[in-house]
Amino acid sequence: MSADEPSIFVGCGEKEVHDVPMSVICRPIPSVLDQEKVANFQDAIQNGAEMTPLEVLWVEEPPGSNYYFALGGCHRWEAYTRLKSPTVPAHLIRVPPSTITHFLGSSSPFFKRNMQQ
Ligand SMILES: Nc1ncnc2c1ncn2[C@@H]1O[C@H](COP(=O)(O)OP(=O)(O)OP(=O)(O)O)[C@@H](O)[C@H]1O
Repeated sequence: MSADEPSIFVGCGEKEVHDVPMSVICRPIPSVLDQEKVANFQDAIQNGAEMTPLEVLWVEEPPGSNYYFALGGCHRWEAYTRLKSPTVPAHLIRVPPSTITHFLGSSSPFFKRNMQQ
């Protein structure tokens, strides 16, 4: 996604930035990386830049069980990973399980449930 391209989640109402533990975020789509871009992001983060928050999709299903997915932001993710950051700044966007299934198809952990509905 380029900076000029608005996210499909723009307008979902999430304004707050959370420091989300990287260990709880699932990244189901393999990253294709431009190494120079990752290095530039690492430099920016180390120099204190306020990076654009990642968009993290948050599914609470069944109630009390929380799942967090990051589908994009692979360069920022890799930069924070290489810097061994325990957390990443993110907007949490609450979505139903069917949104994850929409993106991941049969790889979605909610696929079977969504197919039964
Ligand atoms: N030095 C910086 N300081 C703050 N924000 C930055 C800086 N450089 C880039 N950004 C922002 O970080 C985001 C990077 O998005 P970009 O699409 O380029 O990479 P990504 O989302 O991490 O990876 P990808 O889109 O490939 O999955 C953009 O919103 C951009 O405006």
